[in-house]
Amino acid sequence: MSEVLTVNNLKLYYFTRKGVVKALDDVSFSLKEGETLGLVGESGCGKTTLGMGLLRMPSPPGKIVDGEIIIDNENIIHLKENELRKRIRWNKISMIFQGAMNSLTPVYNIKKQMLETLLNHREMEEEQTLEIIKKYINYVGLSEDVLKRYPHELSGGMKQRVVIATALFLEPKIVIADEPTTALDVVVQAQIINLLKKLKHDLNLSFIFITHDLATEAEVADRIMVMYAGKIAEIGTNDQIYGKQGPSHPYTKGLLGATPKLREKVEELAFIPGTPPDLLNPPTGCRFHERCPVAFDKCILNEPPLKEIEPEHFVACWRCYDE
Ligand SMILES: Nc1ncnc2c1ncn2[C@@H]1O[C@H](COP(=O)(O)OP(=O)(O)OP(=O)(O)O)[C@@H](O)[C@H]1O
Repeated sequence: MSEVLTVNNLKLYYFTRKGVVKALDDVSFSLKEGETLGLVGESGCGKTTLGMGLLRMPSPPGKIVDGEIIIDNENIIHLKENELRKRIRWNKISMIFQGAMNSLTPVYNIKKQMLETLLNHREMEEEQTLEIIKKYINYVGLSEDVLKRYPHELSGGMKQRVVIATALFLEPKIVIADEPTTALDVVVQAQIINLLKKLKHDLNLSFIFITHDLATEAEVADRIMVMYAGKIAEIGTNDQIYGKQGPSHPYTKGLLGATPKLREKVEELAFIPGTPPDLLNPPTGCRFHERCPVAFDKCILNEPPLKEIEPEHFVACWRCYDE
């Protein structure tokens, strides 16, 4: 499988009044054509920052300070805003934003909201644009009648389908879905996941699927990328992370241990002691060492590199390789 996206040593910092928040620090990975890469990690580890960074839309006061984002063999890191808007965002890479279904403008009907996004990113006649909108509204399982309605007249699942159609109608090959099912009940969650799977297959999309929910990730992702405090802790195939052998990084093991299982009753759920570090002043060495049950001296002093320990399986942990 060829790579549709390659990220090299990406650094994105928030320059706040309190200091510099190192939200992404030397992040490197790739996304293959037609795969779903699941992105997991505790709140605040940098998942949304990564998604927004890949679109070159860091939320203020964020700035990309270093690295490469290569899409279709083109490094987009220095492209001008105008070019990004006309050629890259929504055209090659788009995002289903976290909570977007609740941010639809209440005073616009669905047709007007969708038209605005489309015309903002591509010069087209309104009639032609409307045809595209109708095609994608049908793709996501809604009837054209929805276009006349206002957001408050739609259910959560319908609004999320509108958001998904909006992310897709300029035919990007890469879609970042940031917690696309979080605010929905379990039945609607399943419908949305099935829809995303179908779209991925029919349109040959590559997804980065961000979620807190490891069970959802196990269901949708081909590979899993685990982030901790602005860095990648582990990347592996679904089987390497969720299979019999289990993950290698102590943080991933902790995350899986802390996930409730539907059919197993336990006295007390395992948990990872402590809280994630403050990214204004991250710990030296491995950023996880203060909470790690197997940390030793080296982890406090030296940062572990992300290394391939078996084909497709990358880990940043001194316990996982000999050095
Ligand atoms: N606009 C901002 N200004 C300053 N700091 C920010 C901003 N946005 C995010 N951060 C900080 O960057 C770090 C990463 O945040 P981010 O929202 O990317 O995490 P996340 O993993 O997506 O969290 P969640 O799962 O809660 O959505 C956190 O320390 C957060 O406080």
